[in-house]
Amino acid sequence: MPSAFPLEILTTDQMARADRLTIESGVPAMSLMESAAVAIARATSQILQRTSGRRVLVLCGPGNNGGDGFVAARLLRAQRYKVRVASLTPLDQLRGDAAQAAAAWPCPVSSALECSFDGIDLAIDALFGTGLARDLDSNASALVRRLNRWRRESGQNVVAVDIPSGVDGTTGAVRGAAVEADATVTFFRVKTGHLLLPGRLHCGALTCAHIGIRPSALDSLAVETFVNMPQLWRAALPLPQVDGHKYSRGHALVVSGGASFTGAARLSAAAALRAGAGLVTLASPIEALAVNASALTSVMVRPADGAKGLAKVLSDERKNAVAIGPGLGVSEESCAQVETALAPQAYRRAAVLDADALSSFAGDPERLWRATRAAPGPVVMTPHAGEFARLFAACESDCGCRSKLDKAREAARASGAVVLFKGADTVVAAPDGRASILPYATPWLATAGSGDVLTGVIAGLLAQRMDGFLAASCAAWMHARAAEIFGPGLIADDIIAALPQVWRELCAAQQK
Ligand SMILES: NC(=O)C1=CN([C@@H]2O[C@H](COP(=O)(O)OP(=O)(O)OC[C@H]3O[C@@H](n4cnc5c(N)ncnc54)[C@H](O)[C@@H]3O)[C@@H](O)[C@H]2O)[C@H](O)CC1
Ligand SMILES: [K+]
Repeated sequence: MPSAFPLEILTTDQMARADRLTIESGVPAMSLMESAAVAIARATSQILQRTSGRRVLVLCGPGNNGGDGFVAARLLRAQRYKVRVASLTPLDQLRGDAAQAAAAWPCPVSSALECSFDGIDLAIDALFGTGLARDLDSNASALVRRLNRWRRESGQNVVAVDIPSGVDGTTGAVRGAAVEADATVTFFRVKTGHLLLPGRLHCGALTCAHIGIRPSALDSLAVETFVNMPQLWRAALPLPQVDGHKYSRGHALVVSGGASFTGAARLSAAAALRAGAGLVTLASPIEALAVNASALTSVMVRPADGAKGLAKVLSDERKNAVAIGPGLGVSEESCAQVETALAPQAYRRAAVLDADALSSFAGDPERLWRATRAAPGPVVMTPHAGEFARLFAACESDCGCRSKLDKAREAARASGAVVLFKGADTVVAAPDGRASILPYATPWLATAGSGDVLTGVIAGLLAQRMDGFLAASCAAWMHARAAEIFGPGLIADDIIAALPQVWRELCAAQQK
């Protein structure tokens, strides 16, 4: 689970503004480029020391990304590496700092279009960075494909400068073709395109280097997107107090499905307890009461048939968080139960809606937004891609939404709820604009019940009165960390079983 990044995530426009502000403050652009090149050269030599390589090919593009490449080439040559440089464009077409960097390179420069990779131990991709503005043209695409093929066939490493060329630094989209890197060194802050798919899959090991841009450059950027890691929500983490008791840790209610669909809600209920809720009750249809009661110990069970039965159980204001959806079934009755769970109350009740609680409204999302907006506490929705497409079709098609992050933000704005958009690049977006991206995912989480467990962890944190956005972000991180601890072969129950270890790590970090 990477945690070596600063918290803030920038778009490429925000990065360009941070660069500009720094240069306007008197820091020469060339010194930023030199610092960037030092970081590239350091990452490159660390790999070469590991592979005992000496021969480097630097592929330079037409802008300052290429400029970084020329400076890195000069630094590596000074360290006695055998360095060749190939340029995508004739040197007389370079401008500004890139031209200056190229001029300081004392050796011949070949054309990247014909350059050979023979006898190379490592290639540096300095073709395009934050300035990528359109799909790569045929020449650049051919070069990228040649580079990727060489890397696969030779087993040698590629180091990307700032962003793997061809990846859109803001959306993570591949613009025609994109370099497959073993390591990517970015500068100042990670960009959204480094963490969103498919961009993340092109980065390899991502590191972020300080190049002389002061954190104060962030002040005017209104950053609202953050790396989902403990630094984001640690201060809001609910930890039991010595003078506390189970009621002070909240009471989560999980709504069960019918007799043949009870496992999902039981997974959520167990996860809510492991997430720290003081008490958890399963609201069970009478037909499933025996099934649920016989399978549960620390989770209490109460009969609740349909919306009326749920309303009765929820009349107890101590139940301050409700989870509904897992195993519920797609039906009008489910819509009515969701509306009951979100009904305005004289007291704060948080809610997490998952699976069928979302799909039941596919034909009328506005009906759900009316309920989420009227809810008496924070609401978290946890759609996977299919549920998102069914429920948020307008956000999917909205031309303003360029990325998964944009879509999640638009969905949060439309619904007034926190949207945890699941996937290998889980994004959490709040109606107030905050968003987080989880920088990690394990394919082993693709197992039945994994989402039910996540729903339960969110409910458990909401029951402890955690802010909706921070609870959803924290739950996504804990869920992924638990999966990483257990490792290959995990099933949903193992995620729950690994949560105590996640808590131990978080508590240990708190005591430092
Ligand atoms: N002071 C700074 O800004 C620093 C920048 N650093 C590095 O510079 C790049 C950003 O450089 P920039 O010149 O803005 O753009 P790129 O080099 O990423 O792109 C090259 C250039 O190419 C044109 N272009 C855009 N898209 C295409 C395309 N599909 N095909 C052909 N040409 C294209 C466009 O004109 C671009 O300007 C940043 O990533 C850093 O690596 C320093 O590291 C720090 C200081
Ligand atoms: K690059």
